[in-house]
Order: sequence, then C-alpha cells, then structure tokens
Amino acid sequence: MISKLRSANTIFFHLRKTLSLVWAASRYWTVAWMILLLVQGLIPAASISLTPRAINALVSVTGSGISAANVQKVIVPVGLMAGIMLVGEVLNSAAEWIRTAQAELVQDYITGLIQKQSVAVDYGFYECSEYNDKLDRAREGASGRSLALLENTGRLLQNTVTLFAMAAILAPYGFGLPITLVVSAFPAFYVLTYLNKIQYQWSQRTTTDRRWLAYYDYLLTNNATAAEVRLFDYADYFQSSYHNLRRRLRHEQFHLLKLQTLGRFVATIIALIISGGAIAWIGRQVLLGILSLGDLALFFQAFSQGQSIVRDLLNNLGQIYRNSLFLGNLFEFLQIQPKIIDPLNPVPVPSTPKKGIRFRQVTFRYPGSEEPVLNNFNLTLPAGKIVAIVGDNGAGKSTLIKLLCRFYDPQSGSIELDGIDLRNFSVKAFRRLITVLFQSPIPYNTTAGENIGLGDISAASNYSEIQAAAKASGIHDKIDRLPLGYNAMLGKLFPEGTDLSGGQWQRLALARAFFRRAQIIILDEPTSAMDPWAEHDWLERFRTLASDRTAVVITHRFTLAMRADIIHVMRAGQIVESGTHDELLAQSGFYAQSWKDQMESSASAIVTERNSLTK
Ligand SMILES: Nc1ncnc2c1ncn2[C@@H]1O[C@H](COP(=O)(O)OP(=O)(O)OP(=O)(O)O)[C@@H](O)[C@H]1O
Repeated sequence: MISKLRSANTIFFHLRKTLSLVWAASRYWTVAWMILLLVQGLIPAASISLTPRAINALVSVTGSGISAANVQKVIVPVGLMAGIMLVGEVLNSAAEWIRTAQAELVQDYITGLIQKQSVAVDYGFYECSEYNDKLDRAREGASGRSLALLENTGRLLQNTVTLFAMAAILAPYGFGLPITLVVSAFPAFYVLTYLNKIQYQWSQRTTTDRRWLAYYDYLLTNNATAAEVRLFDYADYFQSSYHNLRRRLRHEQFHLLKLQTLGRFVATIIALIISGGAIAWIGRQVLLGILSLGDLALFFQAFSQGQSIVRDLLNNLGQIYRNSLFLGNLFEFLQIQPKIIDPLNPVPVPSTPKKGIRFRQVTFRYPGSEEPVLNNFNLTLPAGKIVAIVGDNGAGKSTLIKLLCRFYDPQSGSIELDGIDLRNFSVKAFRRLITVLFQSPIPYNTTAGENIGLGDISAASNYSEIQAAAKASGIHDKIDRLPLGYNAMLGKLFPEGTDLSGGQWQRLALARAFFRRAQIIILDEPTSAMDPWAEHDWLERFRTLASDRTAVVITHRFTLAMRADIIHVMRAGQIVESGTHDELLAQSGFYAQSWKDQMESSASAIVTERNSLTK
C-alpha cells in the first residue's frame, strides 16, 4: 500500500514537472490545447444524446414516402448530428496542428536542457559508464514522452468529461449500466499497467546493452574508424557481435510482445463478455416493449463508445505511469549536480601568474578506483618557464593535466596558483587562463578562420589576429593556398570540405592556442604527428608563444623534452628525477638511460633506412 502511494506520488511529481516543462516550452499552444480538449470531450456525448431523436424521427417516417413534411421531420435532428460530426472533425484537425507545433517546441526545449546539463556536469562523468547510461536514458525519447505524458493526462481529463456525460445518458436506464461499463475495463487496466512496468524494467536493464549496440554501429559506420575496420578486416567481427546482441534483445522483446498480445486479448474477451451481457439485457427490454428502437440505438452507441472510452481512460493511466517512469530518467539526469563548482566568494584569478603552479601533497584516485594515481605528490611549475614531464605509460602524466584543468579535484592536498588553492577561483575564470594542446586536437568541421577563432570566441571576428596566429604557428601558407582561404571549410563531414594532415591539424591547434593568448599552456604530445623537421620548426614557434608564459609539455620525445627549462621524470605517480637536460644526463639515471636508448634506436633507424636506399 505504502509503495503504491509512493509511486502515485512519484507520478504526480513527474507530471507536475512535465507540465511546467511543457508550459515553459510552449505556453500559448498549451492553453489552446487545453481548451480544445474540453470541447472535444463533450462532442461524443452531444452526438449520442441526439441519436434517439434522429432514429425515432427516421422510424416515424420509414415507408411513408418522400415528402416535404417527412423531410422537415428528420432534417433538424439529422442536420444537428451532421453538424456535430463536422465540428468534431474540425477540432481533430486543429488538435493535430497544435500537437505538431507543440512537439517541435518541446523537443527543442528539452534537447536544449539536456545539452546544457551535458556541458554543466563534471568532465569526470564522461569517464564513468553509469553516467553514460543516465545520459542515454534521459535522451531516450525524452521530448516525445513529455508531450505524450501531457497528452495522456489531457486525454484522461477529456475522457473523464466524456465518461461523465455518457454515464448521465445511461443512468436513466439503470445505475448498474455505468458501473458495469467501468468494471468491464478493469482487466485491461491491470494488464496494461503490469505490461508497462515490465517494459520499463526491461528498458532500464538493457540500457548498457543498447549502448553497446550503438558503439558497434559507430565502429562500423564512422569515418574515424573506417580505415582500421577495412585494414584489419574487423567488419565481420563487430557485425557478428552486433547481431548476437541484437538477437538476444530481439528475443526478449518478442517475449514481451507475446505477453502483451496475450494479455490484451484476454482483457478484450472479458470486456466483450460483459458488454454482450449488457446488450442482451437491453435487447430484452426492447422485446418487452419497455424501450424504443431509438433507445436501443442510443444504448448500443453509448455503451460501446463508453466502453472504449473507459478502456482508453485506463490505457491513459497506464501510459501516464509508463511515461512518468521514463521521464523520471530525464529529471534524474537534469538533477545531477556537478562537484567542480565555483566557491561562494571566488578570489580574482591573477591575470599574469607571478610564482606559478604548485602541487602540494596531492593524493588523487579516480572515482571507483582503489589505487591512487598520485600519492602525496609534489611538483612546482614556475611561472614563465617551460617544464617538460616525461615518463613511461601509466605514470600519471595525463592525470596531472586533468587535475590542472580542474576536471577533477584531488582527495587531499592542494593545487595552487600563486599560492592560492585552485578551488578558490571561479572555474570558468581559471580555465580562461589555460590553453591545452591535446595530442589529437579536435578537427572542427568548420572554416579555417573559425577553427582558429574558437580559441577566443569573444574575439573571433578579429581577422588580422587570426591571420597573425596562423602565421605564427606555420599554418598560414597552407590556408592561403585553399581556394577560399580562411573561409574554406575544413574536414570531410560537410560539402566542399578539405582535410588536413595530422601534423597540419596540430599546427592549426597551435594557431588556436596563439589566438587564445592564455597565460598557462599545457601540451600533451603536441608534435606526435610531426616529422623531425616540422617538430623543430614547431618548437621554435612554440618558444615564441611560450615566452613569458608558464608552459607544461608532456611528452615521450626526448628531442622535445630537452628544450625545456626544467625536465621532470615521472614514474608510478612520483617525480623521480628533475633538472635540465644536461643535469639529468649527468645523473646517469632513468632519463639518461632512456635518452641513450632513444638516440640509439633513432640512429639504427637512420642506418637501416640508409642501407635500404643504397641497396
Ligand atoms: N578515467 C580513469 N579512471 C580510472 N583510472 C584511470 C582513468 N584514467 C587513467 N586511469 C589510470 O590512471 C593511471 C595513470 O594514467 P594516465 O593516463 O595519467 O597515465 P599517462 O602517464 O598519461 O600514460 P600515457 O603515457 O600512456 O599516456 C593509469 O594506471 C590508468 O589506468
């Protein structure tokens, strides 16, 4: 009982939220829709109440020939019925129109809310499967369902109006009839509610499976994976994984479908038996001469329509229940609170860092992980210097970047800028201070100019600065040679787009970084797609960008690291060696050994290449 009350309360809560959501998205359409619903609710009863008059008038003139007097007798009731039918049709068309317009508005509104929330939540959510499930569930027909929920509720009200009108029409024939009408629909209601519940449970249980399906589909149909899928002949492998999973889900769906069909069939048979009994009773009354033929027609219409209305009404209740369950997912998603938030009174961010950044006794483990990646970790990134961090795979270098960008906060210890804990700054204001050049920068499918302008959207119309940034990063000549120059579309997703090479995209990202003019520059393997000559040229340009700024370079390339002012060697979450290139070589430690290995392998690669050329 308590759980039933709780679920009714939840439905009411979701209904209220949905109503305010639809109201916010399309208030005028909603008012028009409500008025229309009420009027539509009265149409069937009005039509039925005219039936005995029309039938009795027709019976009275049956067989007495066509004459003006006869036509006069039937024209008014029949004409009224026709008029009501016409009004009903007009209202139906108007309702369809309103529904379509409302659906568009609500869809845009809810999509906007989901997008806003997707950006507001912490970056860490995207590294968590549970969050991805939540996002998928929220998206799952959210806009369609909110309107459906409202429509179900509207139809529930409309059907209630119609049902009361029908009951008023049937009551003179005995109060048992309206009661029989309602009782006959109970089996259908029970079946529908039960089926809606198991359908919802199935949907919740298979969210991750359906994300797997979307993932396999992505692997098979996306341009980012197209090359590897062909080269390594993955297609059959992924396709069979897709089909196996689909087969299982399809079987489960078929099973549900079987249950639904069987349940509906049994419920319909029960309803038919009940209405058969009621019709037999009224037929008896007609045979006994207690009721007229017109009464029989009215009863038949009112009872069969009433029955379908009650079924519809209970169906609406079932749908309300189901849609409110699904919409619960949307509301749950919209309620997720980010953990990385601004403090109550943010401290102003220094426009130019004086001392630099310091990791002080930082301990950090990823949510859900037992092992900390960083344990009492200390590191200083002095202002105005280029610091390189080298280390083996999994040492924790990218984790440092995530902490520095405040994608995560440490569990203990602090990260400070000029002695102030980063948590004291506004997140946005602090991030404005940073630019990150990722190993694989995003190839934005937009114009070359906009690709650079994205570095600082507030100044994106400053064409000369965009050009200066492109020149400084060494991508200007390439852009200049494109037929539309800075207005040329980049990427291959849209018509007339030109693709760039990996190294050229990296240069474009550098131009974006120049354009951003941020004080702290973070680079994660920024030259991985460049040849040694391009890397050398790029480094010179980077030095220009980084002059007087604080830069952190994360790299496996010693030729890049050696140009930094300070090099830190990181292993298993700890800094194990620090110094300039020469100092580290002199220490004969991990750095010196790795440097030797890398130089030897480069030298042997050159020898092999030279030998193969001379053969
Ligand atoms: N989102 C995450 N959730 C849980 N553990 C993670 C996550 N990201 C990274 N790790 C773990 O944290 C450790 C450090 O990873 P990190 O990516 O920082 O290493 P890295 O030094 O950048 O490595 P590489 O040179 O290979 O890029 C690894 O053991 C990794 O498995």
